[in-house]
Amino acid sequence: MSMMNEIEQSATTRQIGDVILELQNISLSFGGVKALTDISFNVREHEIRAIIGPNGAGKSSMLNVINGVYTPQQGHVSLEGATFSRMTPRRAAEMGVARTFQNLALFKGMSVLDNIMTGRNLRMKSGVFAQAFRMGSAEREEIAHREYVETIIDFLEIQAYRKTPVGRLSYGLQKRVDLGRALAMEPRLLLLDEPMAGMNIEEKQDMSRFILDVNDEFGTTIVLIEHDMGVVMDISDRVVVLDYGKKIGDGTPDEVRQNADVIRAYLGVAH
Ligand SMILES: Nc1ncnc2c1ncn2[C@@H]1O[C@H](COP(=O)(O)OP(=O)(O)OP(=O)(O)O)[C@@H](O)[C@H]1O
Repeated sequence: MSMMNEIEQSATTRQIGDVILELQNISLSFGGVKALTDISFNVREHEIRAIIGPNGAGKSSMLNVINGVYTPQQGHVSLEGATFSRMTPRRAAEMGVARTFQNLALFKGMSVLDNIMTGRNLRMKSGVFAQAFRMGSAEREEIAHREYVETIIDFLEIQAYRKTPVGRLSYGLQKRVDLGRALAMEPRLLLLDEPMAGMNIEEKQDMSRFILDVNDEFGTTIVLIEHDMGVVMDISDRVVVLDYGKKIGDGTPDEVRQNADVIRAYLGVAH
């Protein structure tokens, strides 16, 4: 079976649930620059939701509003029924929101294993002092965390590089380690910032497969932003399209592909 058939089959068997994230009338500006204007959309449990748009459309700003890095001047973010006019990165993390970064935020000199371990920090009960004074329980906790990290390493098929410093890996593999670090948080909602950017076709296909597998096997809800319409359309349940900070389309990949405003926005730029 070809990979695209497998992807389509997997997309149709997925069970989409209730709304877990709702963005209501979000407006964000930086001085005179309106990055987002009155944007509303929602994300349902277990879906893969893409936010696409040309350069400068407001995608990164949107992701930063969702996880509390930016506070919008107007609008609200509701996460699992709780509404916030001000989300903070810490609150988002505690509520199970994890993200990957466009410019990888990994420790290049540290091993793959240790980098993924950093994703467990929030889950570690014993702080530094507890670890120093109660060695027994801290050691047991450390072992449990390492076991979880090993399952992620197996899942992402990076066993061969467990001890390799991340800086020595190819870009595609580094992106996979960054995904592993986010998965180590056991997120309910995973935000992916241009997960395929800078990848070759094969790496893009591998990443698509892993995103679908994360969604299927861990039940994780995924919001991803992409510049490129390509692969994302094959793996997403629904797509929001932004252009110059405004929402110009929202629907299934087929609906979005036929939307005249979307076609116009994408014809105007090189992709
Ligand atoms: N911290 C900031 N300070 C000032 N202006 C900003 C800031 N962040 C974003 N902007 C502006 O807001 C607009 C939207 O930018 P944003 O990075 O969200 O777009 P994007 O769709 O993610 O673009 P790209 O695909 O190039 O990453 C742009 O005009 C950008 O210059």
